[in-house]
Amino acid sequence: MSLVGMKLRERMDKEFVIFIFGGTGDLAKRKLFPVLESMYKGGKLRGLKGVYALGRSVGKLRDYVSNLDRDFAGFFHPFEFDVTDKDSYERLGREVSRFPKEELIFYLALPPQLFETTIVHTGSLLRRFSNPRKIVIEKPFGFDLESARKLNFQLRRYFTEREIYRIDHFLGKVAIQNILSVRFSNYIFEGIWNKNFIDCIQISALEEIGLEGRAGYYDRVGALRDMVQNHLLQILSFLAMEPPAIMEAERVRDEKVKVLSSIRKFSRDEIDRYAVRGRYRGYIQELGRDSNTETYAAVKLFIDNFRWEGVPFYLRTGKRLKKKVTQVVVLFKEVPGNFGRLLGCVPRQNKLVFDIAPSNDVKLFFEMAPPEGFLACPVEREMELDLSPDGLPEAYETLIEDILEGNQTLFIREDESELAWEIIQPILDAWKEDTNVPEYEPGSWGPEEAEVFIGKDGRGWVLV
Ligand SMILES: NC(=O)C1=CN([C@@H]2O[C@H](COP(=O)(O)OP(=O)(O)OC[C@H]3O[C@@H](n4cnc5c(N)ncnc54)[C@H](OP(=O)(O)O)[C@@H]3O)[C@@H](O)[C@H]2O)C=CC1
Ligand SMILES: O=C1O[C@H](COP(=O)(O)O)[C@@H](O)[C@H](O)[C@H]1O
Repeated sequence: MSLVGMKLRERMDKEFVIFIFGGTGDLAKRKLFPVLESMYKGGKLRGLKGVYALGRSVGKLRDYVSNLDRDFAGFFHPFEFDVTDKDSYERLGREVSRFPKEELIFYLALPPQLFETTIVHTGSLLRRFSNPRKIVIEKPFGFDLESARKLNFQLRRYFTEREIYRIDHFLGKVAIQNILSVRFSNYIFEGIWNKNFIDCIQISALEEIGLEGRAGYYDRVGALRDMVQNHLLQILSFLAMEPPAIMEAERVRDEKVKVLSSIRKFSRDEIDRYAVRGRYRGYIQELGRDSNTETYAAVKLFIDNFRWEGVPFYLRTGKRLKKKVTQVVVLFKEVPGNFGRLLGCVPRQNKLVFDIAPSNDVKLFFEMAPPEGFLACPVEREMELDLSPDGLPEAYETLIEDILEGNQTLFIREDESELAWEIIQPILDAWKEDTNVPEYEPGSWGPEEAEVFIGKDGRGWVLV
């Protein structure tokens, strides 16, 4: 039997129970439960003993439960629960004692301000039990650097790092994992993957949707915390890290940590050169109250190491934009003696593109001779390679499988979680003080200020 087959068997036979705090919320209903149900139906959860959906308003789940697969519904338990209430944990303790040996998985799909109290209460409850346990914490991991440090402090009191899974669902996306496969399996790319050949890298996660009933969460958080601090910095780490010497979770995470710790720090008064924000017109009316929250954020980061010195990484994200596009564009420098330029034509940069949404592919754009021959202006041609014609697994399925297997490669380690906050903290501080948030039209590509921001570097945003 292959290593993968053995692991699968081991995992399928291990008995476990999942407790989802926030089991009445959007993430649980839209992603976590459907993934668990489909894994169960696919025979991937043989050791499942129960899925508990914890929340104050479990009545809301009645219709949901009635539509579940009949067998899976037998394992599904809505459980009325308030994470701030001691009695709730007493009742939870009685439920936990029904599972004397099973692995206990606690999944915090809660607003970040409730993480700390939930960790502390759950951690102390678990002192009464000797079951193997894991704790999964959604992003954003805290609210700022200080709260992330506090969360890590509390986690360390009750759990070992091997039991902690700080989740970032972007890392479950195969189209993002593919960045590492392309870089580290192909000399043709790795040989030119540095400051000598790359002009800049742009990472865009642009969304058409707005608040979608998540105003309570989103307005406290904003675009920088919701997307840049976690998803976009994780993509950046994959793009910039060195290959691990061995394929082990700790070695991969060590390399990501080296990238994050090499990102140039900027002071509060330099923020305008490194970051820009915006808010779509109509946000305040939709929210029904005043707010300084940004729904668009763009930042420019430099990685001060041997490979990347001087290469800007532009990261941007926003809501209510023209359409949903998640894409990485690697723009290469102009070749010396560029034929196009010698011929008086305007040369285009070579581009390597990782499409993450809505499509999952890799594209390479380069210049070729037109039918008239090499003395005419070169034309830009595109090679496109689909990642999988049959579709890809849902990101949460990949990550839940990893949690069950105990594979932490795609989860954020303690040091990584704090480094990512250190990078954006000065921006958060500066934006908190300055309440002037530029507006942009819904359906546009973001605020004019973001064009000016990148334009000052003699560049523009690229989407292909
Ligand atoms: N939604 C998404 O697409 C994604 C979400 N995430 C992350 O998942 C987490 C949850 O997000 P989302 O599901 O959207 O948020 P929601 O606002 O939809 O859900 C919040 C959940 O928290 C529960 N809750 C709030 N207060 C309490 C309390 N005192 N006691 C018990 N439960 C409580 C609510 O249950 P009730 O009111 O019934 O008590 C509800 O189940 C966030 O960290 C978010 O960043 C990450 C990726 C994508
Ligand atoms: O974590 C989040 O991600 C989604 C975007 O994720 P995707 O997989 O649909 O691209 C974003 O809409 C949400 O605001 C954020 O919390």
